[in-house]
Amino acid sequence: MESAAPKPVQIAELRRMREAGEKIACLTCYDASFALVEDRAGVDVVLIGDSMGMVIHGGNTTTPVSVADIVYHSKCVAPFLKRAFLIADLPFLSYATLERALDASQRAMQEGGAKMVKLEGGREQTSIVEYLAVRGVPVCAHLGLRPQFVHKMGAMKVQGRDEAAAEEMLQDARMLVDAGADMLLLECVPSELGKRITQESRVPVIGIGAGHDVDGQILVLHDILNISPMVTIGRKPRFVKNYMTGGADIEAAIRAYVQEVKSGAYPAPEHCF
Ligand SMILES: Nc1nc(=O)c2c([nH]1)NC[C@@H]1CN(c3ccc(C(=O)N[C@@H](CCC(=O)O)C(=O)O)cc3)CN21
Ligand SMILES: CC(C)C(=O)C(=O)O
Ligand SMILES: [Mg+2]
Repeated sequence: MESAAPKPVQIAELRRMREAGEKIACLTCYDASFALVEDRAGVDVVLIGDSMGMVIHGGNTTTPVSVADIVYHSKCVAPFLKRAFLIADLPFLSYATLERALDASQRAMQEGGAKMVKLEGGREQTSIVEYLAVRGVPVCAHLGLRPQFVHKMGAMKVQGRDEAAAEEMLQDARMLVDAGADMLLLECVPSELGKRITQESRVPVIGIGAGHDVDGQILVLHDILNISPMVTIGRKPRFVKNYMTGGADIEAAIRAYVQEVKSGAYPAPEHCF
């Protein structure tokens, strides 16, 4: 017998999972074939990441990714998700002004089919988050290591290491949630800070290299399949885990990732800062 159509994941379900302590398994996706596999494998949240600049387009940064690229890949993915919640990254400078942020979000949601947009930044983005949120655009705020700032930072480094920086990030998180962010994403922060921000937050907190004590994990698809072009990303980040070691089957690898996020087996200490 065919099982009933799965109920699409919504923000309320992600909040329920956070409250119930059920970990949220997230993964990037860029095309229809993987959308079908990820959805079937139980991935809760699918991200159209601007990491496509590296793993799809083969560049060294996310800088050249355009709103049109995000819309194109969202359109490849969205129709094939029966259950997973679709988030689209707003690419570099596409939310530099309120008007641009609204236009990029409109395209991601109306043309691409995204259910939420993600933007990088702290308290300086609160007015943009509020502008979008009050117009019905759900926003995920991405804190910690922000790859769109690579040209200012010079290198991809763990963020929030000292107490002052940690306190600042904690305040950023509060201000963004108060401005209307429905989700937070923390990239490359010490596990202790990931835990603090998660404890203080009212919304789900997804981590990548943010330790174990967050509400969910996200990784880049190509990293878990061990096919990332490391020539583009440089060295392998600490949080990356290869899920292709158990066999040769891609769906089984994605299922193993989902299962390890759910059970808490991923991330292990060696994936954390
Ligand atoms: N394939 C891929 N995987 C990703 O996770 C990813 C992308 N591409 N592209 C966009 C951003 C860039 N990301 C990166 C890139 C490099 C590091 C990195 O080298 N991290 C060091 C930090 C070392 C430290 O400061 O101690 C690490 O060892 O993890 C982290 C995140 C995450 N995103
Ligand atoms: C690594 C995740 C969080 C991301 O922003 C991306 O894939 O672009
Ligand atoms: Mg991104």
